[in-house]
Amino acid sequence: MEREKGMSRRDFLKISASLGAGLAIGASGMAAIGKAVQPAELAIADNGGLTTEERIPMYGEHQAGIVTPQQTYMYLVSFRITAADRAAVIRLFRDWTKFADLGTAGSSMKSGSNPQLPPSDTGETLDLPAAKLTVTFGFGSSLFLQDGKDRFGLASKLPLYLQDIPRMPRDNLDPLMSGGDVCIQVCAEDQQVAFHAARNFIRLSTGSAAVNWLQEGFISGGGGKTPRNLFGFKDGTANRLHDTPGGYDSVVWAGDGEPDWMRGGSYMAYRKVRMLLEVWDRSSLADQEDTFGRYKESGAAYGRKEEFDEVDPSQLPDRSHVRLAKETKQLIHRRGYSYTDGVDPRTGNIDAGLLFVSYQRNPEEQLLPMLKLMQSRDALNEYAVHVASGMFACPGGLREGEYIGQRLLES
Ligand SMILES: C=CC1=C(C)c2cc3[nH]c(cc4nc(cc5[nH]c(cc1n2)c(C)c5CCC(=O)O)C(CCC(=O)O)=C4C)c(C)c3C=C
Ligand SMILES: [Fe+2]
Repeated sequence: MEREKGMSRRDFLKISASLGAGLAIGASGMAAIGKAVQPAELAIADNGGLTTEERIPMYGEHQAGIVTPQQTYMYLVSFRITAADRAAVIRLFRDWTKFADLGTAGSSMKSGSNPQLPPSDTGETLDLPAAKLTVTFGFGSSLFLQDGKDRFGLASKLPLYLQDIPRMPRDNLDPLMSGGDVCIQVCAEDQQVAFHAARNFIRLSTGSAAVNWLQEGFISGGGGKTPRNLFGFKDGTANRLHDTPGGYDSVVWAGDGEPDWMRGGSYMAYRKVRMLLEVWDRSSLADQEDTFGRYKESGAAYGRKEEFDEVDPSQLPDRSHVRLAKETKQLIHRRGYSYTDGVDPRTGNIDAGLLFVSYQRNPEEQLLPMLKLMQSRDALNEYAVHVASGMFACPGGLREGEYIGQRLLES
């Protein structure tokens, strides 16, 4: 399939204006996706000061959005596939890929010419840039096997470590907000761009999939600083430990023994962790810092001066979060976002916390022992409750012209 170029959203508006009227978007469904033209000279001549850095390439050895520096906004959307057969799944994945291709390039679907039909694109990003949009697809174990039965003939291609995260001692999970056949992580520097993508993935799934749940996240930071979570602590510091190509190979990218489609992929673990802000806010600074074994302001580990100074676990409280993580001697790549779900009307407490997302090549070895240890001993447990969970296998990166999951569905 040759990649057909869309037009930049700014160009789209410009052309619409020069025609004296907004272009009527009419073709329904995905027939019109990818048929837009790219007026290259316009895209270059008037880019509103944007640079190519605002686009993150969707194609490559790995999917974008995994080791990509974290954008400010994230949506996680989980779907259950309702399509009857593999051909319908393929159509859906093709449509999603085409949409992701256009969105990450800062382009729009071509307008249709039939005003009697719904517009092809919902339109809220027509004058917005790509804003570093990334789209990362992951597959849950239920896409392969449901109630022990092969689904879509994929059972033999189940990746080595794909399973739901086993029940943990302190879990308080909502099954309706957990798991799913497919999870799409959408991230961008502009919330409307991110939401637009999430919304259109839902729209395009009509008839082939249904949404299970959607989560919205945000982080602080920028300027290369580690973002702070809602407890006010720098969160993500230790990612620096594996921030090299070799480090990502040993921590993030799935490899040996995996089915071909998983090569260059990764496992996404998800935990929605409610953080008890009112309890935390009443605790002393000393208790807060003892909880992590790091100083709040600088982010340095106990006994150290700077955020990135090497941690000496023996200087950290026994039950501190970082000390427990170090005990497992494992590394994971964390890409968490804060969330707020308003206020619990029964208690008046703020409903907020962390959408913990981590990527690893082998969750059984790297993540589960850590999670078990933390759930049984972590000082953080006094202030946090795990309320939702998920594990998804994210395929390797796409070549241009390929659709997501093609090597899984067609090999
Ligand atoms: C099982 C995995 C983890 C869960 C779940 C988790 C929840 C969680 N974490 C914080 C805040 C911080 N975590 C920090 C470090 C850290 N956390 C994990 C794993 C889980 N966290 C690891 C592997 C590490 C790195 C440890 C290391 O090697 O140094 C930190 C310290 C700064 C940092 O490195 O990011 C903070 C702060 C919260 C609030 C939370 C759930 C609500
Ligand atoms: Fe943590």
